[in-house]
Amino acid sequence: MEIFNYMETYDYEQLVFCHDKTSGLKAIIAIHDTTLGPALGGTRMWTYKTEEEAVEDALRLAKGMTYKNAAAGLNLGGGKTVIIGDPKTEKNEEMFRAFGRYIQGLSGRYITAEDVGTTVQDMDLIYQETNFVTGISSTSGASGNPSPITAYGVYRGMKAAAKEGFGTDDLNGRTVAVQGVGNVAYNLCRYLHEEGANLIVTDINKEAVARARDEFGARVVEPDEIYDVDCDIYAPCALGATLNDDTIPRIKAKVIAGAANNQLKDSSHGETLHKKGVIYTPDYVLNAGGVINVADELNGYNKDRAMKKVETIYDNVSQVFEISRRDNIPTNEAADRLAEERIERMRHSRSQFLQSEKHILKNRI
Ligand SMILES: NC(=O)C1=CN([C@@H]2O[C@H](COP(=O)(O)OP(=O)(O)OC[C@H]3O[C@@H](n4cnc5c(N)ncnc54)[C@H](O)[C@@H]3O)[C@@H](O)[C@H]2O)C=CC1
Ligand SMILES: CC(C)CC(=O)C(=O)O
Repeated sequence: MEIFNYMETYDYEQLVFCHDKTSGLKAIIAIHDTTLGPALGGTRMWTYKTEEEAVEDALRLAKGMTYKNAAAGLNLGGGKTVIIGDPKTEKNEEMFRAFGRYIQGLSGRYITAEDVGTTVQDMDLIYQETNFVTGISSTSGASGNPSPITAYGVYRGMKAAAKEGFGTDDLNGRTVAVQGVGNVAYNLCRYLHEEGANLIVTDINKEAVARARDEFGARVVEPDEIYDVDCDIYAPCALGATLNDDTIPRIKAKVIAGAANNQLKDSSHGETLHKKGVIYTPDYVLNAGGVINVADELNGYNKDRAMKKVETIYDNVSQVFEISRRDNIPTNEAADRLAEERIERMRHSRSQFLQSEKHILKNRI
């Protein structure tokens, strides 16, 4: 990968490589755009096959956060970290403390939180070194694990998508196929089960599927089978790029609505789904509940206020469908337009001079 070429094409601001020999930390912080505010996005720990794959993931996820935060109406930019390593066997206290010190070094340009492979305990370790971390548990005004709130937002947005696809947002009796039943999807399945939906689930983790089967009566299928099952709604809740040339022709669902980041392998797959008549719910509009929740921590966490904002996901998703229908464009393009327009409006208004502590005029006073 030609890194600067890639950064120029998609307009990235900064890429930071962090290394700590003692703890084994190898982290990549990607900051995409800070027009709206400091970049907020989680830290993913994963066993990448190559360093290039890790860099690419950090860059793609950071850009997704710019769009997610903008579409959710947050005054935050987009960034993300990946830590290379196995979250089950390679974590240690010093690693997250060392990482916290790197974040502190960015002086607030980047604020982190949980993502796949990291936990509230990891964020608490980071918090020992820096204030620029959210999703912590160790102080009053902390918001803790964002996954259940992400799940609630996905559930609400899925109802808006059902309304678009089936004319009603009632999920009672609908069949939902869920790929990956981890932290977010387990909670999503609970909401769906409570509303009377039938669940088909898969995961590479046998314990995760057993829990969904035992608690929610879910039918369990093998990981590759999930694309072929008969269902009304398909919910990708594992990792990215699972909507691609191989899988889209196999999917029978009328509606796609899931928690995973970067579900489309590339934006052309949004067009493919649009032409196929499938209602694709743009991932970053749907799964913004977690970031909305942790962002509230920056004001001293208030759960009622955070949940009120998470409820807006239903309307945000509906608005995306409205633009898509009105302009006959794929839903992913409609969502991008919504986010980009907000960033551009703010860029314009911020270009006007405002006196502050740091401006040159301060020297004259
Ligand atoms: N945790 C949160 O608050 C948020 C999470 N997301 C995204 O949602 C997705 C899920 O996140 P979490 O639930 O936190 O992660 P998680 O790691 O708890 O769950 C992911 C699950 O997917 C399974 N999985 C991985 N590869 C698979 C495959 N090929 N087939 C079937 N299952 C597979 C894993 O075994 C795991 O159980 C991720 O893409 C994440 O970036 C997005 C916004 C917020
Ligand atoms: C997990 C969230 C708190 C932030 C994030 O990184 C995301 O929404 O993908």
